[in-house]
Amino acid sequence: MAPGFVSRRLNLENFPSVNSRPNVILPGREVRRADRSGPGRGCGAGLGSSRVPRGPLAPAVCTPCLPLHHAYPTQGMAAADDSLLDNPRTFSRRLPAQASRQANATKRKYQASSEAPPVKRRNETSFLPAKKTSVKETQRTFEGNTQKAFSAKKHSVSTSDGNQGERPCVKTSSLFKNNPDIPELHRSVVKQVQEKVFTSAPFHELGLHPHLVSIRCVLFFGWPSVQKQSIPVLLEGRDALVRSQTGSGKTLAYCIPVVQSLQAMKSKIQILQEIQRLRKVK
Ligand SMILES: Nc1ncnc2c1ncn2[C@@H]1O[C@H](COP(=O)(O)OP(=O)(O)OP(=O)(O)O)[C@@H](O)[C@H]1O
Repeated sequence: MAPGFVSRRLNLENFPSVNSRPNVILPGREVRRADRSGPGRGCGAGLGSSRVPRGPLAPAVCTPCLPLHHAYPTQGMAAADDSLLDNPRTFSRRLPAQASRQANATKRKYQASSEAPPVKRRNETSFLPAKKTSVKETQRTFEGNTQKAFSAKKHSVSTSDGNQGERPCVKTSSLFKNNPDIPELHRSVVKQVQEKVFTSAPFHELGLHPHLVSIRCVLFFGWPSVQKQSIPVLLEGRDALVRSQTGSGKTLAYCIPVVQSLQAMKSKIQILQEIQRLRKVK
């Protein structure tokens, strides 16, 4: 730390509130000499070795150089803090408004009772992980409010013959974890449909355009049965609702009829050219 900075921060000659006190003797050079003893020795140590008396007046000397204490905390500074508490009036003159209010509160507390301040009570549950705490609190609150013995994992249900039995609770969302009235849904058993995906029927039977046939829309292991059933219907211009398992070829089942109908269309330009050709022939 630069010596110039220290002398600038510790020169208290411009502080009339300090220098007006007759028993506070702190020339700037005294503090500068103390600071030369080492960077780890703050004003507290310097004050102890100088002719400035220690005790209640020491904080008045130390307060303008608080940044130094924060940078180099020493034992002398701890002693100064104790004396600050002993003499909050002196402390309040040199610290900002917030520290002043704190010192006044400490003073009032000590004046009210000569005992030491009570030790801050620690809430042990606050040190637990948040999840554990919330589960404990939830269970305790639930038991206290409803007077019901409820377990999140098991609850009793009445069966059809009237017996009360316990069964493990179905895993549900955490939103409904503590809801004992989860309704039982009776779902019908879904039968798996076994369908033949490919057929061995020839592709050219459909009467498709030669371009489409040349694409050879037939897999080496057969032609998709969904296409065999749906393409003829769609080529007739009828509607079809197709349901088949994924990857069975539904896309081409509607695309092939679309392309087939597009290729069967003749453009208007071609029609006009045909008409002109016929007129010339006549
Ligand atoms: N006639 C065919 N000839 C050759 N390959 C085909 C034929 N039909 C379908 N495929 C191929 O089979 C694969 C699956 O077809 P597609 O994706 O059309 O099935 P999908 O039933 O529409 O699937 P999804 O249900 O996921 O939509 C594709 O790679 C497609 O190219």
